[in-house]
Amino acid sequence: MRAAWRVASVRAAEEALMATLPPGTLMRRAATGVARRCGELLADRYGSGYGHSVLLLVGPGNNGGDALFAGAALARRGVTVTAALLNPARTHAEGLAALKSAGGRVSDATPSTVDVVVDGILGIGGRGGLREDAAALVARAVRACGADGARPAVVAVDLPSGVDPDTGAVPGEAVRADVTVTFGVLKPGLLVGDGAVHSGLVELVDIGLGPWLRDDPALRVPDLDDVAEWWPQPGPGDDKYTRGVVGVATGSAIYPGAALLSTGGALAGPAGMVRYAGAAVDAVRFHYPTVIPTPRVADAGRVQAWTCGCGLGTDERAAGELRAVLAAEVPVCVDADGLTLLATDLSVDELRERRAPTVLTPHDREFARLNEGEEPGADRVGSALRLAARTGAVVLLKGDRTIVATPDGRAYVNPTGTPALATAGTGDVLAGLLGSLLAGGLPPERAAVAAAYAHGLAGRYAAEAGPVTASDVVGALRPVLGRTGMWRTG
Ligand SMILES: NC(=O)C1=CN([C@@H]2O[C@H](COP(=O)(O)OP(=O)(O)OC[C@H]3O[C@@H](n4cnc5c(N)ncnc54)[C@H](O)[C@@H]3O)[C@@H](O)[C@H]2O)[C@@H](O)CC1
Repeated sequence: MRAAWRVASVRAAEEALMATLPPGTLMRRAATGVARRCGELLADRYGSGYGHSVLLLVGPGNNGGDALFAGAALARRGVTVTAALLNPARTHAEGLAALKSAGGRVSDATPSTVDVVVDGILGIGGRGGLREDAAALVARAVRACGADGARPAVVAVDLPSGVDPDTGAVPGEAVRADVTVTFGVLKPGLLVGDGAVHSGLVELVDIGLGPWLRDDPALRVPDLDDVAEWWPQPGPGDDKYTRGVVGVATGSAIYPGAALLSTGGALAGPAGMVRYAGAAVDAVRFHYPTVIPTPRVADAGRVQAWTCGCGLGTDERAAGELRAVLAAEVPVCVDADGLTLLATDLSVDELRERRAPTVLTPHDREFARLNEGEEPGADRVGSALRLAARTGAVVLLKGDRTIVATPDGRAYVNPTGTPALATAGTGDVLAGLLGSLLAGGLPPERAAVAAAYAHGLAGRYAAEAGPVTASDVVGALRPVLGRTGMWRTG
């Protein structure tokens, strides 16, 4: 599991580490990482960097210092390095001296060719978007061309300038990097929201910070090993009941498809049996002969977890079914219309009184309904954490980078999402799968993280064959679980 820390934690760790090292050591380590990456980009493009052109965009702080030292290292290897200084009076003096003595030059004019742009305008000390002069400089730089006529690669130093390091918010103009070389630890802003989109490929350079981090991470990023380790596997003594039974209370006369998709998601999960309760009994019986269908939650029999809400409708009947599900003392995943009902007919605060865990799976508009009309905004992690704390539920906030937040303050970002999943019904599949993981015994936080992870991979797998429908995602789940080793019972 990778993790990201906020600026305050990074600064404290840097300070503690720097006290043990000769001055300038960290900056040299950071700059070496940037220079190495730029050298690789030039070598990939031209075979070598010799004689090719790197333009440094240099801001007023240590981020600019990193860029200048990286430029000095490149210049020593024969790269033509030019530095554009945004604030000459506040430029990192030692960095500038190093660049000049290595043969680099300073100029306001954009060189005739630019193969790599190094963004050293702002790092973790930056606040707000790029100011006008900086935005204009970036625009000129990225319009330049390399010796081969192609656009320059953009390498951000530590963080793309204009991105908020703690939240990923991009309040104004910001650099769009192809690669971000970040130092010591990941920052949340590289992983969530618009910041993730601006960061491109994120590469971490170890500068020795790890042992000096004292706080908990602000954000965790699960990997396949985590999810595979958590995914419940049946043992030799198991039967369909001991593996967990999941109830799916979804769909309506108008939306029978939601019942099928959520049931399809549940069937791909680890539970040993799926019970369906709702208005789409006939459709479910026809498509999934292994599912036990009943029209009402009250008649469904025992389950170890419920998924409720996808396509359920928002009428009296639907509200009654959601109440019946929430009254059961088993984990519940509430999705879609269930979330709308929570905001209108039921009370969000009632969730706090449940004795079993609840997982809420809103997209932004559903989030707003639960949050007095306010969408998550630029700080998606903070918003999800606040809703989780207020409701006592685990919140899975859907998006390109889905976030999972717990009531006691832990947050995860899912790395497997794909825009291909932005299509009708994929959320129903996710909710069904999540319910199955809850029924299989996973704690709600892990069930939410694991469901998002597997669902994202299934979306990517389905997209390899062409445009994706939610039914394709259902079909992709089983092969993806098998191929990746999340399902290991063969
Ligand atoms: N502290 C350390 O030990 C290390 C820091 N390193 C580098 O140092 C960076 C942080 O350096 P700094 O604290 O000097 O901060 P930055 O270089 O990120 O920012 C410099 C200054 O820019 C100004 N500023 C903020 N927002 C602005 C805006 N929107 N427009 C114009 N000016 C703005 C502020 O006065 C700020 O202090 C890191 O991101 C990293 O690149 C690395 O060298 C590794 C070691």
